[in-house]
Amino acid sequence: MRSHADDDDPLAVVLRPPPDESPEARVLRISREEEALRVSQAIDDAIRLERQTHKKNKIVRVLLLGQSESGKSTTLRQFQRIYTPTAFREERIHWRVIIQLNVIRSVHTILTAVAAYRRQTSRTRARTLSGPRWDSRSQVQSVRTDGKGKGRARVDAESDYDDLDEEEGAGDVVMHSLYAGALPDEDAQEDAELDAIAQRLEPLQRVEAMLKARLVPPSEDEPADLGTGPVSLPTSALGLAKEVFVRPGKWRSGGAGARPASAIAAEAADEAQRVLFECRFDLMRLWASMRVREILALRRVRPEEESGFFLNDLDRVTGYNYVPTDDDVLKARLKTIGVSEYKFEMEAGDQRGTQWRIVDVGGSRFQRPTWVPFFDNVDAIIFLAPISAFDQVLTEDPKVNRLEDSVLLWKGICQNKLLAKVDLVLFLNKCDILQRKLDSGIRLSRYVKSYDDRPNDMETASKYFRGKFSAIQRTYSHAPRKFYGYCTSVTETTTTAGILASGESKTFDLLFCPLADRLSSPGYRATTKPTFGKARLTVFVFWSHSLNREPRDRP
Ligand SMILES: Nc1nc2c(ncn2[C@@H]2O[C@H](COP(=O)(O)OP(=O)(O)OP(=O)(O)O)[C@@H](O)[C@H]2O)c(=O)[nH]1
Ligand SMILES: [Mg+2]
Repeated sequence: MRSHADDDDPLAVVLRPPPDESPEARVLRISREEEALRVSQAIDDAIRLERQTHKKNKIVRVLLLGQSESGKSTTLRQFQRIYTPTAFREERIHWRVIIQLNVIRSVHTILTAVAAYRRQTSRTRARTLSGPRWDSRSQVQSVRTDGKGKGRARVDAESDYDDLDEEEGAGDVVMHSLYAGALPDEDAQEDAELDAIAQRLEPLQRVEAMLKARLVPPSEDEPADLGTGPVSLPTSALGLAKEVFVRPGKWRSGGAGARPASAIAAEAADEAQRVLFECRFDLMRLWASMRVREILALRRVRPEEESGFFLNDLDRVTGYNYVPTDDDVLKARLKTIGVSEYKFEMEAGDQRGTQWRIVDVGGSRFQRPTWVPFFDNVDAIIFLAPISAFDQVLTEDPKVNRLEDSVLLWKGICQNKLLAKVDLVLFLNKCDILQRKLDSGIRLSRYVKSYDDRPNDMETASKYFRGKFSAIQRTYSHAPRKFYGYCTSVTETTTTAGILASGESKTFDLLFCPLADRLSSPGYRATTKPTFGKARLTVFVFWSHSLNREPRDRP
């Protein structure tokens, strides 16, 4: 008997057997329906299984560790650039505000150095007028004039300025020898020009304050300013903070107030861009000034070695319609405070659908206790040690050498019981900076005594560092584990290391360079397939031929 519902249901009407169905036709129909049901169930089972496999196998957790400024967040940005390019491209415009702040920070560094130099020289001149004071150390300084009688210091080699300005007194001696007497006319004129430039750059101070106020919501418990306090400058210009930080994600998406923070920040960024555009010629003049360059050299201030340096790109980044490029986003400096988990799914390639959980942490000493809860349930750790920092100190503790801090941190990670079974991958990062430093004649052995008289070149240095970190890992790990150490420059989009791990239960793909493009390339080298229990980890290292380097990082 048919129900009313059957009569009303269009689907039931269509599927209903014909009223005049023969017994053979009925058997055939029932067999077809059973077959369709079987296929449908098989499809359902496959989907269920796929979902389970997806859940079980395709979530990869990676923890990025390392000291502050080691390149953790930059590494994360590289992953995003490669694997979620659409989202990465959409976010590029938000980085404009960070780059604006980076530019202002560099200007701040320069004006601070100039102001300090002035204070020093004026004190010395005053002393000179009240009676010359000569120190034998000044006689060994290698100082030559520029041939025009201006009496400026030109430093011949690193050794010539190694001891300069370690303390005020040492600098005084040099200034004493250079500026015994009145300031040369030309220098006085250039100083007056610098004063005028600094004065015209004053609006940047307001811009910096405005951007920071917009980026860090008023409820934020951390101060927006880190680093140096106000300094006495020729003008009051740019006496603000050294570095900006925000909690991950907030500055791009969160809501501070009625409108999304991103909209408010965008308005502020437009205003900042207008001011930067108006100041662009003064900014260029400041950075191009020979007088400024000489003062920076004398005070051993190298803004170009600071993170987030954009003064060589002023023409572009102060443009009215400036939109950051991929490289700009990788170069920008934004300090991470707190811990945050970034989740993304591959948009393309074989690993499409793999769920990534990459945990990025703040690396400063104050932040490190917050790492521990993330040691649980992690598949791999990428530890970044910026080996170029051998001649630098920690911002948070200027008594501590940055390389030494990295080594101690690495030791702590290797011997941590919670991480005993976690795959460790070491990126000896900032190799591009290390190369530049060594090429410029800075001697590694001066800072790393055990380096002895080994050749001061990249090849030897990278082998040396890998050997050291490897030995620590061997000595302090609770059980033997494979060690992967690579020299990387994670800001570079053409040359960097990546990891590809695959196995029965897991498939990772962490390559920075799209693999397919690279496998046939002559620059591609070094593939290993060691076994880690169930999972195999395969590491690829790609060295771009355009950089004219030989691959050196075979595991
Ligand atoms: N030249 C060069 N710069 C790099 C490299 N890696 C990172 N940087 C730059 O160094 C700065 C610091 O990098 P971040 O990724 O912010 O460092 P971090 O480890 O996340 O630092 P915290 O958030 O303070 O813990 C950024 O301006 C990067 O562009 C590199 O290999 N070479
Ligand atoms: Mg960071």
